Amino acid sequence: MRAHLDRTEIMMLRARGLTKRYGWNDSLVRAVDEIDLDVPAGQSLAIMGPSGCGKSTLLHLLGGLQRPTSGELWVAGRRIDRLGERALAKLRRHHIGLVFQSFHLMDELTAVENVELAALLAGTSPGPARRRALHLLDRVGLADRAAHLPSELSGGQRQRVAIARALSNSPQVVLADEPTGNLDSAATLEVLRLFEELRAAGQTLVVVTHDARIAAIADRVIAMRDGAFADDSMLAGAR
Ligand SMILES: Nc1ncnc2c1ncn2[C@@H]1O[C@H](COP(=O)(O)OP(=O)(O)OP(=O)(O)O)[C@@H](O)[C@H]1O
Repeated sequence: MRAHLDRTEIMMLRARGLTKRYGWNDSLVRAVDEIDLDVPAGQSLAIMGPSGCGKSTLLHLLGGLQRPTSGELWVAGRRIDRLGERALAKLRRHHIGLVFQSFHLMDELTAVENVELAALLAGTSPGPARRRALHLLDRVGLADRAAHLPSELSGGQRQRVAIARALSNSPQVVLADEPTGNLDSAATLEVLRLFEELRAAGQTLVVVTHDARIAAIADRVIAMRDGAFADDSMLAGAR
């Protein structure tokens, strides 16, 4: 038996026939329609496509935020498509880092408190949680903003806090839904640089984006249309 597995042999995400439908009869929407997907450990994947094609729904399924109507889904080798709410919450808390377009920070908590909260909820004790949060804020270039409230930070800084929070439990996969959708050009570049660093560090990453600059740093780009994959190209090509 081989002592080491090549990291690309481990499928961090695997979906078969993954489907999410809303409504029924005339109002039936096939938001995600029989998708097959394999994301190896360490791969960064960008998902692009027109508004309403199902990108966010797919990301929510991959992150255990929504349950599929049918199909099979594995995260890090564990089947999750039939898990109950509690098990899904646990999976999200320990194994998945989520980044949203509108940051989803707690307004009344400082930057460091926002970041450490994720670790505290996952059972880390306060001292180590605080140290890890400060380390992550440093990593995203915000060591000097730890005591600031979200309202005292720029959009780009808020998103960097949200990325630090997403990393706080060393997730197996980071899922980001339009992470630069609310940011101006300079802030987009800050976030872009961070994703580039995460990619280089071997973090498995799935980003839903309309921004070609984000897609350009991904290992792989998938175009979605009407709930299905329209095209799966190695756009970033040379990687
Ligand atoms: N809760 C819901 N109930 C009914 N239909 C829904 C619901 N959520 C999403 N949809 C529909 O599912 C389809 C996919 O939506 P989704 O938000 O995944 O698209 P998207 O590609 O992320 O769009 P955008 O780029 O505008 O965010 C759309 O037609 C949408 O109207």
